[in-house]
Amino acid sequence: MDSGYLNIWFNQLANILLPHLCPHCRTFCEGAGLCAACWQRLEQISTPFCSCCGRPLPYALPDTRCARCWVAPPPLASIRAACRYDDIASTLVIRYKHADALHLTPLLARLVRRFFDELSEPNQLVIPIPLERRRYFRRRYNQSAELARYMAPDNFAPSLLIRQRNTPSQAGKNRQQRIDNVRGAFAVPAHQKPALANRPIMLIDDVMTTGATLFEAAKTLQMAGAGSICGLVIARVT
Ligand SMILES: O=P(O)(O)OC[C@H]1O[C@H](OP(=O)(O)OP(=O)(O)O)[C@H](O)[C@@H]1O
Ligand SMILES: NC(=O)CC[C@H](N)C(=O)O
Repeated sequence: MDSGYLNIWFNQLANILLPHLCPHCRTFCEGAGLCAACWQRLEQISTPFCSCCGRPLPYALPDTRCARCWVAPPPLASIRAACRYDDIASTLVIRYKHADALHLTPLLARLVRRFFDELSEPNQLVIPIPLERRRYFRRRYNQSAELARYMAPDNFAPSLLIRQRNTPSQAGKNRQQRIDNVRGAFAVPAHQKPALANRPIMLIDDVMTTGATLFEAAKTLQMAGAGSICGLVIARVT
């Protein structure tokens, strides 16, 4: 029998024996993504949003930057988030990050794809926000790196930025505490500096809340001689 037919039979059998569950509400559903009801409820970000930080705006502005970016422009040329960090996005991110749910990579890639394409440019390096060594050892993977590798297998450059000290979780901290928490957390190894000289960079992280993590990483890359820097996250707190 043709191996194509065998594959189809095998997949149909697998679907009967191990039906797919929606990663958010855990009901049975078709395909590998969210169920139709959760897709509909997921708050994907679309225009109008700040052209600088990607924050959704209640209405389109003549200057497309939000007030915060206008007053204090971030060190990244543009940041985009696929969704608001609502209950569905947070379930996806938390499972992806803390429950070994790497099978969600194609679904999350599908969510960020439109903004990934918008931010992509020639010669660009795609760098995930690094995970501290001991956390990496415990978790065994960096979810931001898994997404970045999937999106850009040819430009994926995870070793250009390292986390040189462990930082307590950002959770439960206010804006200033988050900025202080990540100050000096990142570094570009000296032998990697030539590799990023003047190269455009896309930083990838799972979530943006205040932007402290992305901003600190971007400043570190800038100091090391990188070209323009943009950021892409799955979800942002709005
Ligand atoms: O935009 P910010 O205000 O900087 O917050 C976003 C950051 O916070 C989280 O990491 P955190 O260091 O808290 O790791 P954890 O969730 O694993 O503890 C998240 O993965 C982002 O990197
Ligand atoms: N301190 C850290 O290494 C945290 C990094 C990252 N935000 C995470 O996935 O947990």
